[in-house]
This record gives sequence, C-alpha cells and structure tokens, in this order.
Amino acid sequence: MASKTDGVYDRTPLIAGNWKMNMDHFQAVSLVQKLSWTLADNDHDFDKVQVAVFPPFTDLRSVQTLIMADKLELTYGGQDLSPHDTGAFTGDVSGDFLKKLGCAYVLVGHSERRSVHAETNQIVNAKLQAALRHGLTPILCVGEGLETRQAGQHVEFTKQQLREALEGISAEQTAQLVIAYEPVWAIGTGEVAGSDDAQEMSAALRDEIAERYDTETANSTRVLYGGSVKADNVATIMRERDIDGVLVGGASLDDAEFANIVRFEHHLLTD
Ligand SMILES: O=C[C@H](O)COP(=O)(O)O
Repeated sequence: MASKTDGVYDRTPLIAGNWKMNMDHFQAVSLVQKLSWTLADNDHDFDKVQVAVFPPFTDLRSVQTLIMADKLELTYGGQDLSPHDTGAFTGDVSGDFLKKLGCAYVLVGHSERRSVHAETNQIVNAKLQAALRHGLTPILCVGEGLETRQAGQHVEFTKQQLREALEGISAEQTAQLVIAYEPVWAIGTGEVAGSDDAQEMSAALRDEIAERYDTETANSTRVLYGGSVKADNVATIMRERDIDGVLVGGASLDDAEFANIVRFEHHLLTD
C-alpha cells in the first residue's frame, strides 16, 4: 500500500510558519526572499507541499508586494481577525482587509489569543464564521494545557473546543478548513508531543468531524501539529497517518531551518 514514505499523501501537506510578534516589515521582506531562494534552489514543488507564512499585520502589504512582484508560490495569512466586518472596533482587523491584501489563510483561536486575549470558544466560532464569509481558509487552533493532559482529559477537552468552534459551520466549509492541534505545554518550550500522542489527537479530531458530518468531510479536512517543531523532529511527526502538516512558531523565523522543515520529505524518504 502506498504511504507517506513513498511520497504519497491522503491530503496535500501544509507547512505553516507563524511569526507571532516578530519581524518588522523590513525583516519580513528579507526572510521571505531568503526562504524563497532556498526553496527555489531545491526545486521545491509547491503543489505537492504547500507553504504559508503568517507575518504580523504590519508586514502583510510588504510581503504581498514581494510575492506578487517575484511571482512566488508562497502563500500567507493573518494571525487573527475580527469577528466583525467593519465599524467601531479600535485595533481590530477585518477579514475583508486581509482578503484584499491577498491572504489565503487566517489563524483562528491560537492558544496565545485564547490565553492573552481571553478568547472563548464562542469568540473563536464567530471569527471562524467571519473568515469563511471573506473567503479565507481558517487554520483553527485547538489544544489542551498541561493540567488537562495530566488529568487525562485532553481528548475530550480538545474535541469540545472543536465542537464549539464548529457551531453553525457546514460540512462543506469544514472540509475546506485546516485544524491545528497545538498542545499548549509544547508551545515554545522545546517539549514536543510524542508523535503517537500527536497522531492520537489528530485521529480523535478527525473522528469528531466524521461523527458530526460524515467520513468524506473528515477525510478532506487537514490536521496540522504545532509545538516546538524543528527540522530534526518534523519527519517523525509527518510520518503519522493523520497529520497533514505542521504549524511552526520559533523555527519559522530562521529561513534555513524553516526551509529544512518545508523539505521534510527529504528526511522522510532518506531516514
Ligand atoms: O503557532 C505556532 C505554535 O504556537 C508553535 O510555536 P513553537 O514552534 O515556537 O513551539
């Protein structure tokens, strides 16, 4: 049977780099240039493994201009969006504005938004609806904290986050979205979830979608893993059946390291 180690995937892999609040717009241009040169030198096939970066809002116009001018195949997105389309919401950014800046994706419900900005599952749901309204592909982030994991509640907790986020979202919309499983205890800590733990959770999230809608929808939705992903652990994670990509934080700020993560197939096929 064909498998990932033969270069055959059930869903197109997505390697996403979330820069968080790092890189001003000058640094953003330099990072995107270096990343795209390295990937071009290695004949990266963007149709086979998709690549997206998530710069801060203030960098998006510069990144868009560079990508359009150099006809790069790299895609990009916003790190957050407002649940509203327009109006008196100081400091917020509408999905409409992101779409007009050429964003393909938007992160929704990242654990840092949930913890630092007290975003509830209801807010995450409203943001998901806003993203879909504006033709953006949401990357919906879910994942448990350490205490929840230690109490053995991680599967139910994360499924509940997913259930509440998907309220009012159709099967067709769910098939298009990307889910990122990011255990909070593995983010920026150097702790990586074991690949079997990451697989267990990705499969559980897919099961939840199958139960809520149907198997076809579940088999279309991509599930990423995030949490201390580096070039030297990406192949182990990507080998797992239900993991369709990674959401990378710290390591996406280094062009050579991120390019190496994007080229996970190389490690997968040569290991
Ligand atoms: O969005 C990315 C995740 O929060 C993972 O961050 P990290 O790779 O720095 O652990």
